[in-house]
Amino acid sequence: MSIRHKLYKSILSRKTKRGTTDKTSRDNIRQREIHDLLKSQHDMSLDSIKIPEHLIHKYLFMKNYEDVHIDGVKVLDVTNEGEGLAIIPRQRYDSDASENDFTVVAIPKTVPGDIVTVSLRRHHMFFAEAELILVSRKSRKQSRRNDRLVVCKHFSKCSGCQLQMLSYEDQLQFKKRTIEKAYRYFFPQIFDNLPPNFAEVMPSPMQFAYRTKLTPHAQIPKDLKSEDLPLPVGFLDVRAMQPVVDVDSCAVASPEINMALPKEKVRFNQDLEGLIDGSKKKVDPTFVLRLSIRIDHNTGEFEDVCLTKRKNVVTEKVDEYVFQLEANEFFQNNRSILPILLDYIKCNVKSIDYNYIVDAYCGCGFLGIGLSSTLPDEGKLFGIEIALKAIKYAAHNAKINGLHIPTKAVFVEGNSDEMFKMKEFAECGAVGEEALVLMNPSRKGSTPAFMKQLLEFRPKAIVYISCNPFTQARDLADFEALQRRSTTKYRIKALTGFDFYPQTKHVESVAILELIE
Ligand SMILES: C[S@@+](CC[C@H](N)C(=O)[O-])C[C@H]1O[C@@H](n2cnc3c(N)ncnc32)[C@H](O)[C@@H]1O
Repeated sequence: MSIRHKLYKSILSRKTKRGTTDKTSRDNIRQREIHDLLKSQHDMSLDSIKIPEHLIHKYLFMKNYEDVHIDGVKVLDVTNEGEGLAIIPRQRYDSDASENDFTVVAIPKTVPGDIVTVSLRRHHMFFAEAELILVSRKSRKQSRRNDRLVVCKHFSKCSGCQLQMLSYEDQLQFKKRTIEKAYRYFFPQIFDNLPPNFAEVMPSPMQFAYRTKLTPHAQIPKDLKSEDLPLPVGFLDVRAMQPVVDVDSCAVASPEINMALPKEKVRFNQDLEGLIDGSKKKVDPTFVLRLSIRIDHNTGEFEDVCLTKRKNVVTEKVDEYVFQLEANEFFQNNRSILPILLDYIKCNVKSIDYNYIVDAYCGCGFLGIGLSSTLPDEGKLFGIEIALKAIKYAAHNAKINGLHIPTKAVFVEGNSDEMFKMKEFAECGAVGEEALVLMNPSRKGSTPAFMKQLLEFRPKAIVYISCNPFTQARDLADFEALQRRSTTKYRIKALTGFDFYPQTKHVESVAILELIE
């Protein structure tokens, strides 16, 4: 099967890594967003925007068609991915279309109210990608766009940030709407009994220069030649199938990382030169730049430095706690907001008595250790994490923060789904009526198996911290459904966003649940 045919098939079936049955996949969420748009604007059916196969085929590869520019396109809505959505009468570019045919276009870097000129790109079953060519001046009154706020020269092409053209207040509103949307799609019952200040988003103290980790990358051609060097190094282009955007500084990364980036790009291209000259040394297309603190043990002063080797040991400090991990391991990337997150959790669980903190999906122990001061003297922390390296560092971090292993803390490598049945868990003595459970899974969220065992465990409170409000809402809906068949009941005491990643579409969502029966 040719590449063209494979790509065409995949666009038709919209298969994702996790399969089409995953209702929280990006494709399925976009489909719902398009559905919302149709209902709100035109009362159109999906049929009127279904894209005929000849157009999908035509727009598969740029070389197959002439650049079609369409002007006067009004952006009507915005997806949680930060792409504006508009509806174009299809007759404007397809002579086979009837007046009842429309195309929904997704246009990165646009916001509702913008009137734009776009260039059409790949077509999918129910929408087409479009590139922003120009924002017309006329739109500025209706739209929240303010291009003077854009500080990064790569913003129009780089896929790293989506929201630089919005004021910070508007960015927080965008993120609030994302959380609301996630719950409307996957846990609508929450709206019957909303916690106070539902989905309000805590601002980040730093809105630029906050990132402590950057992973720029390059596309290394199979038949690399010296004429290709230096290769562009940076981040994906918002337009599909374009080379990476060559970036020499990033507005959201820390100054130390930006100082190190140009040198690292030179080093990377020299390694590639070596590859062409016959060196056997493997060259990784992605490299890591990681902020770390260096402590002067004589004076107690510390400074930020940028580490560039994957195995370098990074030191992070949050409140009075110190954390160490290898440079390519996970740690929350915006230091400035982490003390606020910890304070927020402490404040919300202070009325609850617990002797155990159970930290599921614990990484290198940030949350459990960061909250360990809330444990009584006889209290204990239990953490579980699937990545061996991270869990080793979690145990190390417990020790360097004065938590004796195993009397004060236990960290176990394993799948959180198995945690409640583990002998290490039983041996640590944690019982639900004395426990606070923290859960912080990756974007794909938790599992029905974990949520079921969590309910049976009956902890006094649960703090669910998520970088994907859609999977969080799905998991909490599962949890709610389980409670309907049980005598155990929780109430959602608070659900708040945290802006871990200003200028981007991302939002962290923190749910606090309290046992009531
Ligand atoms: C978002 S990170 C959170 C890490 C940590 N809580 C922190 O704040 O640094 C999610 C972590 O869950 C781990 N993980 C993913 N699936 C897991 C599973 N089934 N069981 C245990 N840990 C898992 C990942 O390796 C990753 O370290």
